[in-house]
Amino acid sequence: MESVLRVGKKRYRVILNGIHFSWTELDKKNRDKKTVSVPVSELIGVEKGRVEILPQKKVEESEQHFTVFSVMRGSCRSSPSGLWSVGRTEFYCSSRDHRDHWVTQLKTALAAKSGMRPQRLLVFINPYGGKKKGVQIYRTLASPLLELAGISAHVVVTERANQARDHILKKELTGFDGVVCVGGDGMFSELLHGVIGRTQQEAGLSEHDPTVTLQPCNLHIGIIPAGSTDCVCFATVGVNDPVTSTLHIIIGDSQPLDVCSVHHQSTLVRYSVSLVGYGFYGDVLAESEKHRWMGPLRYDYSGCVTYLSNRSYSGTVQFLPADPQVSSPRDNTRCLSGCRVCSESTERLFPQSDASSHTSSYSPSQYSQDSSQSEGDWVSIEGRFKCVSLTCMSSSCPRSPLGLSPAAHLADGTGDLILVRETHALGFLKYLHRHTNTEDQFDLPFVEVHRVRAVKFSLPPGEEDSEDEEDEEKQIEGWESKTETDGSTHKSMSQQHLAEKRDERGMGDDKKKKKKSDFLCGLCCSRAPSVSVWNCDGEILPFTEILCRVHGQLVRLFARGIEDGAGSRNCRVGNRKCKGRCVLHT
Ligand SMILES: Nc1ncnc2c1ncn2[C@@H]1O[C@H](COP(=O)(O)OP(=O)(O)OP(=O)(O)O)[C@@H](O)[C@H]1O
Ligand SMILES: CCCCCCCCCCCCC/C=C/[C@@H](O)[C@H](CO)NC(C)=O
Ligand SMILES: [Ca+2]
Repeated sequence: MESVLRVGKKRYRVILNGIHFSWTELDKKNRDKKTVSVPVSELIGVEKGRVEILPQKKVEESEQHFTVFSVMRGSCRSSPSGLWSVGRTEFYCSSRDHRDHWVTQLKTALAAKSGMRPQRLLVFINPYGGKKKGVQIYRTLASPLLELAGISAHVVVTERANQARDHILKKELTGFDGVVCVGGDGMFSELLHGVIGRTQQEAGLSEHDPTVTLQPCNLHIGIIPAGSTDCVCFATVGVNDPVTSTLHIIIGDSQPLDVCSVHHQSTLVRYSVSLVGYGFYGDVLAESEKHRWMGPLRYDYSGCVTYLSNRSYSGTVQFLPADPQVSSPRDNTRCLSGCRVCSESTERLFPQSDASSHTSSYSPSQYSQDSSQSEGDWVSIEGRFKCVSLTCMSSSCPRSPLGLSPAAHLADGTGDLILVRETHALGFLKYLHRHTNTEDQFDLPFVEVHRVRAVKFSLPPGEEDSEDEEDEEKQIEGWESKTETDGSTHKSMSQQHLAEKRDERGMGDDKKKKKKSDFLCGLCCSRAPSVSVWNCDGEILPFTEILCRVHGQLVRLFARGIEDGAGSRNCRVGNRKCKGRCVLHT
C-alpha cells in the first residue's frame, strides 16, 4: 500500500509492504535523509486518532488521524544502543475512509506477525524486590504497552517467596505463551526453576540424576527488571530498562540460554545461569545477608569487608573441557545478538531439529538434544583459591559492563571456569578492578580461565561435606530456616528430596538438632573458616562439594542478546546529555 499522507505539516510518501513500513518526506533536497523505515516485526500497534500511551494514555479523537507505535532504538544520542523506547508517529489522511483503510492494512500486517509473538502471558510481580516499585513499574510502563500490542496478561502479585515457582510447577498453564517476572535475579530464578521443573515433570525426567539430558523448555521467560540485582536482564538485553524489556517481549524475541545444574551427590540443588562462585563471591553474599536492611548498598559494603578479610580456600576443582576448536574464553570475541558461535552451537546441540525453530523469533516448538557427545577426560586442579567461579554467560552488569568472562556465550552449551589462586591483597584488588574497565582480568599470573562443560568441586581430606545424618539435618535445616524467613512454607525440590531420604532413615522433623557450624559464619567468628560457601545466582548453597553441568540452550528468554554497542562504555559520564537513563548513570 502506498499513499501521500501528512506528518505534522509536511507531506510524506508512506509505503507498507510485507517487510517494512516507511515514510519519506516529499522534499527532494532532503529525500535521502528523511526516510524513516520500520520493520513490520518492530511495529507495536496502531490506533485511530491522535494517541499517546506513555507516560499516560491520552486519546484525541480525530477522523483523519491514525497513530503508529514502533520500537525506537536509544532515547538520546549517547544512550547505550541496547536501550529501546516507543516511537510514536501521527499520520493525517485525506479522508476518514482513507484513514480506516490504512489502519486496517497495518493491523493486518501486525496480525501476520501474531504467530511469532506471544498472545497470552502469565506475569509475576514481586512487590518487595529492589526499591519495591515492581507493581508501579508494571502498571505504568509495561501493562499499557502490552495492551496496545493486544497481548493479554494474567497478573499475580506474589505474597510469598517461591509462589511464582510453585505456580509454574503445579498450576494449569495451557494457553500461556510465556511467563514474565517483574523483579530481580531472585524472581527470575523462581521462573527458571518453575519452567525447567515443569518441563522435566511433563517429559518424565528426573532432575536429580546428573547424567540425564534435560528436555529444553518451550515456555519463554520474560524479565522486566525491578530488582536490586538484575544481572540476567543486563547480560541478555544490554540494559536494565523495563520499557526495553517489555518491547522485546511484545515483538517475540527469543534468546536461548545455557543453564548450569548444580548437584550434590544424587540431589539437584539448584540451577544457575549467571554465577556459581566459591570463595570471594560466596563470602560477599553470606556477609551481605546480614545487612539486608542496607538494600542494594549491602553488596558494596560486604564486598569491602570480604576483601579486607583476604581469605583463600583449599579445594580440588575438576572440569570437562569444551572443544577448544569452537571458541575460547580468551579469543577477545563478544557474544552479540545473532552470535555465530551460538547459532552454530544450536546445530551441534540439536542436530535432528529444524534449524528454523531456533531462529530469533518466538515460536513454540518441540526439539530434542543430541546426547551422543562422549564425556571426555576430566582435568584436575588442586590448590588454594581466592575464588572459583563458573559462569554460563558473560555475567555483565552495570558494575562490570563486560562481565566476569567477557568472551563467554549465552547459548553455546559451555561455561567459563575462572580460578583465582591465593595471592596478595593488592593482586586480588587488581583482578577485581579489571572487571570495571577494559583491561584483561585473565592476564594475571594467579588467574586461569577454562571453557568447560562440567565442573566438580571437592574439599581436602578431612574437610569433606559430612555425609552423616546429623550434618545432613543441619544443612536441610539451614535451608528451611532461610525459606521460612522469606515467608514461605514450601520446601524446595532438593529439600523435599533430602527430607525423603531422611524419612527413609526414620528421622522425623521433631528430631532436628540445632548445631552451630562454619556454614554461614561470615566474619562473626574470630577463627577464619577453612570452608567458604557457594553463591549460586545470588543464593547461598547448603553444600560445598558439588557437581555442575552446563545444559546448552535449556531455556529461552524474550530477548535477543546484546545489540552491537549496547552494554559497552559508550556514554562518558557527564559530557553528553543522556537524561540519566544510560546504564552508567543509574
Ligand atoms: N511476596 C514476596 N515476599 C517475600 N519474598 C518474595 C516475594 N516475592 C518474591 N520473593 C522473593 O524475593 C527474593 C528477591 O526478589 P527479587 O529478585 O525480585 O529482588 P531483589 O531486590 O533483586 O533481590 P535481592 O534483594 O535478593 O537482591 C526472590 O528470591 C523471591 O523468591
Ligand atoms: C576495586 C573495585 C572492585 C569492584 C569489583 C567489581 C566486581 C564485579 C563483578 C561482578 C560479578 C557479577 C556476578 C553476578 C552475580 C549474580 O549472579 C548474583 C545474582 O544477582 N549477584 C550477586 C550479588 O551475587
Ligand atoms: Ca555459555
